[in-house]
Amino acid sequence: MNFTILPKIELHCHLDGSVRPETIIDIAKREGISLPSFDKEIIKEELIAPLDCDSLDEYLKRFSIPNLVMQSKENLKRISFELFEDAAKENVKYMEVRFAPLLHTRKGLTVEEIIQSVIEGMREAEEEFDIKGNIILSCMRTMSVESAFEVVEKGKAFLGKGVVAIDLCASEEEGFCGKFIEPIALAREYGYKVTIHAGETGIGKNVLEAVEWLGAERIGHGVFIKDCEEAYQIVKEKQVVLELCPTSNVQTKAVNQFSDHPIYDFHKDGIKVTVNTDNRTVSDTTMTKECDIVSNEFAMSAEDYKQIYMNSVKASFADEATKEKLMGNLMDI
Ligand SMILES: O=c1[nH]cnc2c1ncn2[C@H]1C[C@H](O)[C@@H](CO)O1
Ligand SMILES: [Zn+2]
Repeated sequence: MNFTILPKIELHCHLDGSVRPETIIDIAKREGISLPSFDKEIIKEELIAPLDCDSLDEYLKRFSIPNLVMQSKENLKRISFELFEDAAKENVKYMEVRFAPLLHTRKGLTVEEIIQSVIEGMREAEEEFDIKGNIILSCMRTMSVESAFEVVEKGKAFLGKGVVAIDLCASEEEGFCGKFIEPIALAREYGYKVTIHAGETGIGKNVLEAVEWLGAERIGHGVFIKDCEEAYQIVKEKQVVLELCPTSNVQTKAVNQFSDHPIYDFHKDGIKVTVNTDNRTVSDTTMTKECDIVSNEFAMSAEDYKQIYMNSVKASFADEATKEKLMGNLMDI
């Protein structure tokens, strides 16, 4: 299968992990922001987590440089536009982009200005390219419960206007879901959909709790349900969708190598899997590359890919008209 030309859907992509290195250098030069280097190859080395990276916490260190240049309305809009442009150019037809608004307030932007800027970039790209998008607001698990309430409250006005869901991200500790029950319940009450990063660092039980306590309809990664029978069963029975990201999963050591990835076993056992990049820059990847990896490692057939494409459409937080249009692309696979 030639994945460059095949239609693709991406449900799990972080804005700050997907900034073009050229854009970081360009903004930093114009705004006098200091960087370790202005040489693209050197900056790429700082941004890209190697495949032999040790852990999620090591991987997360790569996000400090991009966030230096994501502190103004213009820059956020540009970075959002460019991400949708990059995806459209490899035939991603629909993409949900997530980011943590509270990481972009360092130079005085309000949460509302931050969200609005990212939506504007997405809308401009939708006008120019054959792609549709939606935004997921991430709350940092490393921040307070109050900060999660703040994101939920301030993002509410954008529901139905580009924002569709809430997420919890960053370093993963055992039992983190318990701390965030209230803000996530409030988000559900307001009409946010819920996807939660869980089961990425060895703790399958976090997936069970994300589903039972937080009402997660989708799970970011969820690799470690493989070692937790209760989590595995609830994901399978409730058809909770896993947003898997093969390269990122090797980098964070959710798996040691691609051939150890459980994606294909999950798929064959009736679990709803999807393929995603997580972070195009930090993971040095694209949707085409991620699909190629799954295809090469596990001899994925066209029928398998059709099923995965359908899983992504059905699990997306898009409106019904968009979903119907995306289903129409199945004929091209
Ligand atoms: O794979 C991930 N797991 C947990 N947190 C992540 C992952 N990729 C990115 N993040 C964090 C770092 C970013 O600064 C934040 C918001 O996009 O989300
Ligand atoms: Zn992620």
